[in-house]
Amino acid sequence: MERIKTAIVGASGYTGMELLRLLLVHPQVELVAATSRQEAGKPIHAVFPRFRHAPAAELAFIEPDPDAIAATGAKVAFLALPHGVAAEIARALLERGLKVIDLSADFRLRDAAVYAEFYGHEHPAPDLLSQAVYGLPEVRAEEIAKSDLIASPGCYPTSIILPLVPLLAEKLIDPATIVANSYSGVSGAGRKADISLLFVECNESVRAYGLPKHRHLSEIEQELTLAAGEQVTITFLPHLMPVTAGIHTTTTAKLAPGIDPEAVGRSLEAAYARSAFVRVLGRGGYPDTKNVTRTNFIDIGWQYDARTGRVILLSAEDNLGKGAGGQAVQSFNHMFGLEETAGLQNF
Ligand SMILES: NC(=O)C1=CN([C@@H]2O[C@H](COP(=O)(O)OP(=O)(O)OC[C@H]3O[C@@H](n4cnc5c(N)ncnc54)[C@H](OP(=O)(O)O)[C@@H]3O)[C@@H](O)[C@H]2O)C=CC1
Ligand SMILES: CC(=O)N[C@@H](CCC(=O)OP(=O)(O)O)C(=O)O
Repeated sequence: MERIKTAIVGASGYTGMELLRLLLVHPQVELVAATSRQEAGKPIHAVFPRFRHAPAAELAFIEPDPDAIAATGAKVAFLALPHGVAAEIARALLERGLKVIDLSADFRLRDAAVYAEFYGHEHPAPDLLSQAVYGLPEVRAEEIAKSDLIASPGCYPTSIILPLVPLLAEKLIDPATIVANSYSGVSGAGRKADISLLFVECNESVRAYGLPKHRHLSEIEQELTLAAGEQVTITFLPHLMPVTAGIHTTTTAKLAPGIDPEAVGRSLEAAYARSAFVRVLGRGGYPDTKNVTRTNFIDIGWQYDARTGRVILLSAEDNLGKGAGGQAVQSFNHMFGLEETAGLQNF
């Protein structure tokens, strides 16, 4: 089978680097373009020496010019760009016949007014929103397979939505009582200069941020509302923790009246029994970020607190893996009719 010519736009950032790590060795991919304004002209391995051994890393970064990207023959482009920037480049690449998998938030929301509310500026391409599919393969693999524009979910949302969707769909929990407490590694903030992200500011310290209305609430509530069939509004408490990568989320919600707590376990097991990347650890299981970093797995455990009537859901993933690059490659595999696990079978 001919390999699929693929571009990474914004390949010099952290999610770009993760995409390079996965796509440089993906058996069905030929990387034909990697963009960076700051690194244009340099071979990939000169910017990321970890890829020195990969022959494909001789490829030089190019400017993020849609004509230049299309001229490489790329059939698909992963966009690892800031919000706002991604939408314009997506439009230009779609017009040139490429499929687009966008890792930014630009196409995650169905409603441009909600985007404006949470992102503080008008949506840059509202006319494209209706053709985008929220790229959570465990929830909508069939739609992903048919789409030319994938909005890959945010890192925190993935860790919150996947444990909750089956329970909301089966009405096992009270949607009005959901609280999600998340801890993210510092790479979640991107590869940018910011005093609050310096080693000395983050190391050996944990802090909450973005309260009470972090922008990820918009996509989390959108997806939970769709699963529940009624409006869901949650409390989301993000924290920065001093590790390079990994997200741990603890979500609690009241068990719905008359429900057997064991139904929670049955629901999670049934929802993800055939899932290649969701590992349900069962009642009493404790997910740990060290078991999922550098992989596309999300581990989920659960417990029931009979004193408060609350279900406790625990999840761990890599913010750059299942929370970004790995999940985007999983969608790519669906779009091109490949094995879902192609290029993602590392532990
Ligand atoms: N970090 C994470 O854990 C996650 C991030 N995301 C999302 O993925 C996207 C990328 O994130 P991340 O990799 O962390 O970001 P980084 O800041 O690490 O990288 C951004 C990339 O975009 C390029 N870029 C920046 N501005 C422009 C511009 N105006 N035009 C063209 N290229 C530009 C940069 O290269 P250069 O400046 O050289 O052009 C760089 O390659 C973001 O939208 C982010 O929100 C999603 C899930 C998780
Ligand atoms: C630790 C940290 O700063 N994390 C980022 C989320 C990264 C992510 O998933 O973001 P996108 O929606 O931007 O794609 C934040 O809270 O803004």
